[in-house]
Amino acid sequence: MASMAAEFALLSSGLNFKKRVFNLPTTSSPLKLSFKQKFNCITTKALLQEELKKEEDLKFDVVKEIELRENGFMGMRKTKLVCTVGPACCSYEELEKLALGGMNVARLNMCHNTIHWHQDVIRKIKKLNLEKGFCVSVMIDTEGSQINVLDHGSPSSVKAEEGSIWFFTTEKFDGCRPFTVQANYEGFNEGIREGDELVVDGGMATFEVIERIGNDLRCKCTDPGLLLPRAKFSFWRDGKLVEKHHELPTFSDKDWSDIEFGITEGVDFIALSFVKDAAVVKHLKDHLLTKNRFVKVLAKIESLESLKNLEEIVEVSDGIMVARGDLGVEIPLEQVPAVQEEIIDLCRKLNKPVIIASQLLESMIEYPTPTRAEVADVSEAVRQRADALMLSGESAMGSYGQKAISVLRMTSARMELWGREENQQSFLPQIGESLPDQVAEQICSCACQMANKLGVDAILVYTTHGQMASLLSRNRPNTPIFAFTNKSNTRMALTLEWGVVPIAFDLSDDMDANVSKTTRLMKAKGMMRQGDVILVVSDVIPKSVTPSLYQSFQVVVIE
Ligand SMILES: Nc1ncnc2c1ncn2[C@@H]1O[C@H](COP(=O)(O)OP(=O)(O)O)[C@@H](O)[C@H]1O
Ligand SMILES: C=C(OP(=O)(O)O)C(=O)O
Ligand SMILES: [K+]
Ligand SMILES: [Mg+2]
Repeated sequence: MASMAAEFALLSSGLNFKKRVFNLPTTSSPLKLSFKQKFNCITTKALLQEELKKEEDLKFDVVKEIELRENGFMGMRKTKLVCTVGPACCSYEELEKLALGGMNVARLNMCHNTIHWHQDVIRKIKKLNLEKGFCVSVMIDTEGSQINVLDHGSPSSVKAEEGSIWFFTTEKFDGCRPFTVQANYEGFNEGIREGDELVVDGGMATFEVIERIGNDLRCKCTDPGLLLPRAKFSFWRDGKLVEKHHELPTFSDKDWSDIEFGITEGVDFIALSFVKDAAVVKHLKDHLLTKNRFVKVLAKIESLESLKNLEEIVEVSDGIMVARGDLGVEIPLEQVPAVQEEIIDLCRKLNKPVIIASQLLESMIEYPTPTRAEVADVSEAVRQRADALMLSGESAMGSYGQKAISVLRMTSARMELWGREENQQSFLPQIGESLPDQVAEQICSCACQMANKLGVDAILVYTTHGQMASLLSRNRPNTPIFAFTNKSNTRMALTLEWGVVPIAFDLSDDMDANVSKTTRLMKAKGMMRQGDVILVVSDVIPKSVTPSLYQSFQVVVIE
């Protein structure tokens, strides 16, 4: 972990361009002396020996603990990292390296490999959490249905030359038929006319439909390129997508059996591929409810239809993935960056975590350094304040997975540093008032504003279901948000939320006791020092008060 400290040293001492230099509030700020007079503060008592013995009461993420000890509160990364697990990183040792590198969520793409392979990975991650003190949550990503190549006569890629004539068919055949591509969906050519364009993988190659014959299409290659295994098709007419996704089911039989598997294995998130509308998300959430399972449902935005129903989908989902791979097949590529920003802003407004996925560091599947353009893309996602960044093939099958995660870590840390300057100058896009629980919403935005203005060291939130932690995160404050919760599903769900450090803690009804105990334990572990100023928020309901009375915040100086 020495490399993390080195990274931060580089970051804070490094090439700060004049316009971008931001003076971080230091712990010796004169403001802090006046806190006690200005606010009704609670001061913590001396450390009690018997509480030191109960250190295990406070289940901290080992990576965050090291990061805090080495880099201080301001050096803690806020943007969360999701890694797709594949053959390149599925051993216990490789998974441990990714966890140490900062993986917050492990993603399993159910399109690939066997159920036994997935089960083995999930169990290894749970074992790592238990044995080594990590806090890595598990996401399964459903296969979903889409129109793609089943077979094109080669295990790798096939080149389509300009002017060549190809058959796209659903007929099953053995052996190799030259210039023939087998599609996976019987109705793939329904509604398709002569003159329509068949686009492969969002522009890898393009064909013109010259004839429709039964279940087949005869096409001429107009823009040469590669046909990869499982390449995706889309059809275009007069510059517009011919929508075919509504014909395909969101849940196949395999998806339902994968979902049952995920529930049984105790995964934390289910990412739903090719979501069309709010109803399909609701359907899965109701199913989980009847089973009494607290699994979070993430909707993947990767079709034109999902964009049309974006707001209703975000409203019912527990989080969103901007699945740029397939989205780039369904909308013109140049529109993807603007759509990404729109989705991030909407998610922040409606308080749902959002992941930016696909091709972030694509070249690192093969090479040990990213392209400048890839680093710029990652920086932009961080600047837009996405909750999380995702690696796909870079970690699943590439040779440089650990390097890729360190590029994400370094790039986010740099952009977050500059983001704090923007916060200070109120550049962060305003989110307005949009949530049903206005009291909680107001408390959290005021708390974050105050934390930024006064330069407090950390925000501590005591939360049962994670609501206040999530609302604080929505404001993207300068300081990390330490979220203490007694529910393990809340802790795991918070792994995806920007700036939140989830900590397992046996919450009591007595808020003063919660604050004094957690700060004493953090101090005993060397994670907090005398003179640190923290802002405390809670949504724990003491038995004796009505809900509106418990929601408040206070400022505490550590003694
Ligand atoms: N569980 C797995 N087993 C084998 N290969 C995998 C697995 N997960 C991912 N991969 C490989 O990593 C690539 C990138 O992953 P991802 O983007 O999730 O899938 P896809 O390319 O199918 O959209 C896949 O194309 C596949 O080659
Ligand atoms: C993340 C995506 O989904 P998948 O990898 O399952 O195609 C995507 O399309 O960007
Ligand atoms: K998938
Ligand atoms: Mg996809």
